[in-house]
Parts: sequence; structure tokens; C-alpha cells
Amino acid sequence: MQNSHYPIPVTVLTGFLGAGKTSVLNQLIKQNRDKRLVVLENEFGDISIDSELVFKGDNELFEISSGCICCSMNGEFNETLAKLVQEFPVFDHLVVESTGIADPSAIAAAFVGDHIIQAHFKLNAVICLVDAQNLQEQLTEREEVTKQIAFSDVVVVNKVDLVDAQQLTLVEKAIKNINPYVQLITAKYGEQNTVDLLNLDAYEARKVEQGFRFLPINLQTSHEDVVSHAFVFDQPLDLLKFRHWLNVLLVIQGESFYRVKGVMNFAGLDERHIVQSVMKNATYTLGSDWEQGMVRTSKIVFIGKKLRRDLLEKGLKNCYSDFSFV
Ligand SMILES: Nc1nc2c(ncn2[C@@H]2O[C@H](COP(=O)(O)OP(=O)(O)OP(=O)(O)O)[C@@H](O)[C@H]2O)c(=O)[nH]1
Repeated sequence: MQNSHYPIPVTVLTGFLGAGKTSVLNQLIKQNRDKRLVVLENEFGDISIDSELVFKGDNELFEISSGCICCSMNGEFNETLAKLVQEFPVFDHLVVESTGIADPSAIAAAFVGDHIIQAHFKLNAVICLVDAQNLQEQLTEREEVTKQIAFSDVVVVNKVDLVDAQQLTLVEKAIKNINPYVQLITAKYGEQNTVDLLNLDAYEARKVEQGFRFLPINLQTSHEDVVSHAFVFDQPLDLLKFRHWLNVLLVIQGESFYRVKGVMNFAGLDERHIVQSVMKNATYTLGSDWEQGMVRTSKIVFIGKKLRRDLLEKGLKNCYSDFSFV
């Protein structure tokens, strides 16, 4: 491969139909003219599953269309990515704009589950666009909107020109009830100057650690059936027991778990371990070292449908280590 920049960072843009994904994308292109961006767009309703590469020559933007990504996850999306690195080996960032009804975790899973893809691409963040005016209604009618919010790292509340301050507060509250750990920003026609959306590094251990620093102890939230449960505890966990427990949980009940994220203290290990789930896979990365003499605290959050706190708590307690290391 000619590109020395591998793995290429990937940003997934999700959000319900008409929320403003294209508007944000246009802003991203404008703000990043110095970068060679590849945009993979997938539109619901395309008949062709065969991906098609379209070169838009003006600002080194490539556009690819394929069928609905989450409807065609069985190989076609991976083939599109393979074709992409073959035909355009040198570029800086991949943006995947998913159809409004796609499940973003299915897209993210392609980047964390496949070793060949991981050698070329690295998930940077999942960004969800919401329509400030219509969110409340969509939340009651469309389960995928809740899932998109639950899975995202950043939610951009778009169309703020169409709501007043009181409505905006309600929208923000509804989002936080689904995903209390998500970063919220507001935008008009996809325009915002709060964060650099292509450099969120949401899957980096450092960023997860930062985000968890102020995690409220034993927080629970709920929105209809979707709940989040946070646990904070000092007892060290046994790495093998925990991996086994979480794997079984995700394999058996993967559909109910929208997101798991934790900064963990495993017995006998000097580093924090970051655990994240994407669909049925759990990934583990090394975080920073525990500071000498400081209490080592694990923090973990589960977001999903009808998750029972008592069972999660019991499962975690069963993973406590039998040994104490000094
Ligand atoms: N009033 C207002 N209209 C907006 C704003 N952002 C986008 N729109 C309009 O909303 C419509 C949908 O915006 P898009 O950016 O195309 O949304 P999308 O999520 O890409 O839509 P799909 O591709 O259909 O899923 C367009 O007509 C936009 O002009 C906004 O902040 N305020």
C-alpha cells in the first residue's frame, strides 16, 4: 500500500431523515479544504448494491454510493472499503454518511470487527444529527432515532432556528435521558464552531478517560425502555472473569446493549483498561497508568433496552478478583 497514513480516521455521520447530515457534511468539506476527504454516502432505496465511485474533482472529495449500509452489511460494505483503498490509496479522512434509518452500530462494527479493515481504517467518532423541531415526535415513533443517539459520541442538535429556548432545553434533556455521556452541540444549517468534528478521537483511551473523570456515581437515566446504568467501584476486577461475563452478555443479549463503555481497574495490572462494545464485540485498549498511592476506581456505563440494574450489578460483583495485590 502506498499510503503511509494508515490507519485512516473514520467519522460516521448518522441521524434521522432530514435531520441535517448533508448540511453538516457540506460544512465539514468547507472547513477542511486542506484535507483529502473521502465521503461514503449510502442512500436508502438504492437498487444497486454494487458500490460506485464518483470523483468530484473540485476539492478532492470523492463520493461513493452504495446500498443501505446496515441492510448490506454482509460483505458489500467491506468490499466497498477494500475497493476504496485500492482505487484511492492516498487520502486523509473517511466520512461515512449513513442513511437516516441505518443503525450506526452496524457501521461502526465493520471498523472494529475486521482485522484487514482495521489495518487501514480507525474509527474516530460517531456523530448523530438531530432535528431540534421534530426530535420529540421522532423519538416516540422511530426506535432507530433512540438507538442512533444511544450509540453516538456527539449529538449535533440542528435546526435550532426553528425552536425557542424552552423547546431546546426539552430536546437536550430528552437526549441526555437516552445517553447522559454524549457531548451535545447546537447548529444551524449544520454550522457550528464549538468542536472540530473530524478530530473528536472518541475511541482513544485518553478521550474516554477524560470523559469519565466526572462520571456521576451510580447514575441511572431512562427514556421509555432505553436505560443507562453507571457503576463506580473500587474493588479490582478479574480480567478473565470480566471478559468472559461481558462476552457472554453481548453474544446472548447483544441486541439489547446499545453501548458499553468503561475505564476499568483489573487486579494486578498497572494500567487503566478501556472497554467499549460495538454490537456483539467488546474491545479492550490500554489507558494511562494508575497513579501511585491513589485509589483505583472502575467506572462503567451500560446503555440499552430494558437493562436490569440488579443483574448488571450482580454480574460485575461476580467478576471481583479473589486476590488482593499490593
Ligand atoms: N430551518 C432550517 N432548515 C435546515 C437546517 N439544516 C438543514 N435544514 C433543511 O432541512 C432539509 C434537510 O437537510 P439535510 O442536510 O439534507 O438533511 P439530511 O439529514 O442529509 O437529509 P436526508 O439525506 O434526507 O437524510 C434541507 O431542506 C435543509 O435545507 C437548519 O438548521 N434550519
